[in-house]
Amino acid sequence: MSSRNQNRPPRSPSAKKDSGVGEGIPVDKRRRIGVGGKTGGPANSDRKPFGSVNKRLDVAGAGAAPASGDVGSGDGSGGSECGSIEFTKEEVNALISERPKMKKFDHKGNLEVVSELNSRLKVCLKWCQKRDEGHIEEEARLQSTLESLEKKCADTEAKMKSNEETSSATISELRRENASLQKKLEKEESEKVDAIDCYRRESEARLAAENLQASLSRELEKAQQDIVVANQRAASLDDMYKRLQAYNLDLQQYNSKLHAELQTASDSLKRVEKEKSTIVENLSTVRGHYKSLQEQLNIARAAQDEAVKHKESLVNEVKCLRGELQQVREDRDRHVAQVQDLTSDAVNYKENTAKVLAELDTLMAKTKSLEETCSSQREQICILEHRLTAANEKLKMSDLSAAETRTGYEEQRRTVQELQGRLAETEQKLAEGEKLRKKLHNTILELKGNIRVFCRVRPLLPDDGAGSEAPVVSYPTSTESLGRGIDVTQSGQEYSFTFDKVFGHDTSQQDVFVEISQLVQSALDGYKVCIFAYGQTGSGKTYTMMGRPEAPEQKGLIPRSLEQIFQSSQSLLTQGWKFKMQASMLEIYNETIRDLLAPRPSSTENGIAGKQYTIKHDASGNTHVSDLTIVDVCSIEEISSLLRQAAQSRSVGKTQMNEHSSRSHFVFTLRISGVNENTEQQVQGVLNLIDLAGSERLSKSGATGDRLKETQAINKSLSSLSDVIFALAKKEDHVPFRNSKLTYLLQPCLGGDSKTLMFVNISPDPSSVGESLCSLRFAARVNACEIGIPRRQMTVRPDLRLSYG
Ligand SMILES: Nc1ncnc2c1ncn2[C@@H]1O[C@H](COP(=O)(O)OP(=O)(O)OP(=O)(O)O)[C@@H](O)[C@H]1O
Repeated sequence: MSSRNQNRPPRSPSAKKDSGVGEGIPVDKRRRIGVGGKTGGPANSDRKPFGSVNKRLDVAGAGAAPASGDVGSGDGSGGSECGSIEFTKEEVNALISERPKMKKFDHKGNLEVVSELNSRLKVCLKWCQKRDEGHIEEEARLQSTLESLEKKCADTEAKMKSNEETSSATISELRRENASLQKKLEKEESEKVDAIDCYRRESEARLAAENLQASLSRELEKAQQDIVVANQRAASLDDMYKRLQAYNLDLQQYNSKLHAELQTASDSLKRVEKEKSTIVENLSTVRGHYKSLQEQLNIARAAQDEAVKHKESLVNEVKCLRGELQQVREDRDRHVAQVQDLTSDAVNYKENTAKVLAELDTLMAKTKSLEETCSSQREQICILEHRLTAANEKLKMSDLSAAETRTGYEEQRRTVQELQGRLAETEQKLAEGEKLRKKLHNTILELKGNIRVFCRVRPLLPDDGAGSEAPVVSYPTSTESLGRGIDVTQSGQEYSFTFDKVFGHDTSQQDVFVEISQLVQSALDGYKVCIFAYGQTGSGKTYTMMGRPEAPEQKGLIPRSLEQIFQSSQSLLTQGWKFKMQASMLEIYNETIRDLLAPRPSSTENGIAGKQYTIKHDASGNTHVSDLTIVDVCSIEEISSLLRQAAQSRSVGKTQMNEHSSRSHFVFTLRISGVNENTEQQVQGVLNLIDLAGSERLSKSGATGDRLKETQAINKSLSSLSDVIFALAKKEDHVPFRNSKLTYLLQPCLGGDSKTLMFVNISPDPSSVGESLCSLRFAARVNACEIGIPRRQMTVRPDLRLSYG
């Protein structure tokens, strides 16, 4: 059983002295090893790089010297101090690399020096945080300005582009329209020219036809006149023929008369001859008479020959006339035929002319309509030309405005470039500040201790059998123990414990998270972080780690840490950081690993058939579980759904095994790989969040149902677990239950370079005060171990490596 003094904060110089002298461990060696190899401090440790800080702290120290353990709670004063103090980079580096000069046996002095360094580092950190905030604000402001300018630029550009596009579309449309209209116009013009040509040709043809018609009419008239002449001639020839016939008749009558006369003359001759005879006598007379008569006859004969000749010439003439008549008739017939042809030609011409006239009319109508179309198209062209001029003017205007916008854009681009330059500068400063912050943050965490122990007391629950009994848990109010101490009363005896932080029953989940948020941040900075809850069954481990998912304000550390990780990773995006997160969740129950993210809940004792779930540690101290489902996560929603899936898998397990959750260890692992695109810096962080079993025994002695035995068994189980944690934290060679899966899993968290936070959860229920005391004692052991003040009963080996500087 520990006394109050035995569990005091392990910062006591006398205790250190004990450790140094009693256990034979040189303090210098511990310091050398504990700061993670940072041994090369400044040669002159008397150097005071921050006179003002020191002075300030000295003054403060004169009034009320801050306790060495107030590091975590002294934030309020630090803020006002750093407001008036400025640091240079060299000063900060000097401060970080400064190693307090320890005097071998002056532990008190050493503690003061360390406290003083711690205070100065706090002031410096505050200053850095303030600078960081300033940088972040500046960056955010610049970023927002840049974004608004970029947005404005993009808007203007888009507007300009759309204007340009609209204008060019309108112009090209108008050009197309114009071209098509030009084509149409050209076509119409050519059609019109064709039509005019056609019309001209038609007119010429009509004129020619009219001329032809006129000439034909003339010819017709001439032919008709010829016909009339020919008819007249025919009539005259008929008359002549008639007359010649009458003359012929006359001549025939004359011939017959001449014949009759010749007959009479012959008769007369006969009578004459008779008379000759008679007259022979009168011959001489008669002969004379005869002679005269002969002469008369010869004359008559000559007259007859002449008449015959005349008759023959007349006959010939008649023949000629007949031939002429025939010819005239033929001529007439030919002329008639010609006239008929000409008439039919004239009719054809008339028809053709009518057709041509009709065609001409249609052509005229067509021409008229074409002219109308032409004039309307001309009007349209005029309108289009007007529109084109308007569009051209518009284009000119938009060109002008585009030019203006371009100049504005150029100006804005210059401003943006300027801002980008400033942003890059600020980003660089920010990156440097971030580096510094990480370094300081890590230094502070190291100073606080790489393994820290927080105690949390849950409130009394209705099921707790408190009744009228006096409360078993109380909190000391002394300055030294305020917020860090806890007193537990058992059977009238009070036991005091001190931890890095004690959260009372009324502490909210948010208050608890505020205390661990810096540690969670370290995981993003590339460190291995492990937070686990330890304590008896029902003490509030699951509440602390997971909380009540249904009530947002009662969310536990796991969802809150993950939210912070995602929020921070998002805000670090602006500094060029890109993070990849991988989550896995497992449960260890009775030395069996169950993959809580496996597609189907495990049905066999060893998980899904064929899966071994072997735990391995690699050279860089990372733990890997073979066959375990690892899920890439990008958002808190994905993580939440995975947590729900895990809870469901656990509840499935719960139905299969009695008291399952209180006997199973729940391990949540988030691997964080970060790379900075600007600085090519890389980080590999791990965040392990573990809810340890409250009653599982690593020794595997089963529960009996007997209250006393049960309590003993739980205590034994807690003790076993505590032994494991203690041995791992001390980096002992001999670790109990070394082959246990949990031991193996916890090894890098506690024994490696991980920053570990242990929650010891206790219940204020009087009926379980023994178990609470047991938990607190074991936790105090771990706390003491980390701080490097081993208790008397603890075996500390000479090669013990402690992380306390
Ligand atoms: N700080 C708290 N405020 C309110 N209720 C709490 C608090 N801590 C624990 N509880 C409640 O106490 C009960 C037991 O808590 P919880 O299940 O977290 O214990 P546990 O340590 O995880 O138990 P086990 O080891 O059996 O799993 C739960 O009903 C829980 O809601």
